[in-house]
Amino acid sequence: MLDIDGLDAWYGAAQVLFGLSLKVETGEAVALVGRNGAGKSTTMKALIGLISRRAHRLTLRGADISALPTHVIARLGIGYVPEDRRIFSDLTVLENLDLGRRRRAPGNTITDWSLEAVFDLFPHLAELRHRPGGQMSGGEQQMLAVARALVGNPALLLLDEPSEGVAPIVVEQMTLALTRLKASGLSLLVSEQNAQFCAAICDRAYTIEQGAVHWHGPMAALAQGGRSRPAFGPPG
Ligand SMILES: Nc1ncnc2c1ncn2[C@@H]1O[C@H](COP(=O)(O)OP(=O)(O)OP(=O)(O)O)[C@@H](O)[C@H]1O
Repeated sequence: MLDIDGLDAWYGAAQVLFGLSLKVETGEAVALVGRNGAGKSTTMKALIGLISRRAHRLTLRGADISALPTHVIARLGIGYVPEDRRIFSDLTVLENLDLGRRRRAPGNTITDWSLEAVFDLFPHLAELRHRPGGQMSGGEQQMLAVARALVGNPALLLLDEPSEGVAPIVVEQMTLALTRLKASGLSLLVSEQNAQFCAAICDRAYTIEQGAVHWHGPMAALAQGGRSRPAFGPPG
C-alpha cells in the first residue's frame, strides 16, 4: 500500500527526517511510536506533501507520489487525521462530514462510507449531528475527525496520536473503532507515544528517534517492552 524509502524532510532550512523508511501492506495496521519531537507528525506531513521532502522511493499502491501536491495525494486515497483534528468549530457535525466527502479512488476496493456507516462506527456522533464542532469535547472532536477522514473513502488512513488528550472511555471507543476499521480491510498508520494503545490494533511497529527509524518489528514485541521503545533494544 505505502512504501517509503529514504525519506528526508525539512521545516525551512532545518532537516527533521533523515532517511526514514517504512512500509504499510494492504490491510495492515502499523504503529509509528516515539517520544515527543521524535518526528511522528513530521513523517505523516512529509508523506502527504505538507512540508518539503525528498525520498528515494515514496509510493502509494505502486504509484510515485513524491512530487504530488497534498490534494492530489488525498484523491489517490490517503486520509489524514491530524493531531490537532482541524474541526471547523462553527460548522455542525453533519457539515464537517460533508466537507470531508470524496469519491473513492480508482482501484480502491473498500466499500464507500455512508453517513449511516460512520454513525454505526461512532453512535455518539449521530446524537450530536447538529452540534457545532466548537461545542464538542476533545474526544468527540477526535471521533468526528476520524469520521470526516472516512467519508473521504481512503484506502490508507493516517492517524496522528488519536488517543492524545482524550478521556479513557474515548480511548476505548477509539480502539474498538480502529479494530473494526482494520477488520474492514482499511490500511492504517497510527502514530502514538504510548505503544499500549496500539497493541490491540497494530500488526507491526516502527520506533522513531530524532527523525530516523530506530527499530521495527512485531507490535507484540514492542508492547511487551514498554512505552515508546523496546526494552531489549533493536534486534540484531
Ligand atoms: N513547524 C515546525 N517548524 C520547525 N520545526 C518543527 C515544526 N514542527 C515540528 N518541528 C520539529 O520537528 C521535530 C519533530 O517534530 P514532530 O512534531 O514530528 O514530533 P512528534 O514525534 O510528532 O512529537 P509530538 O508528540 O510532539 O507531536 C521536533 O524537533 C520539532 O521541534
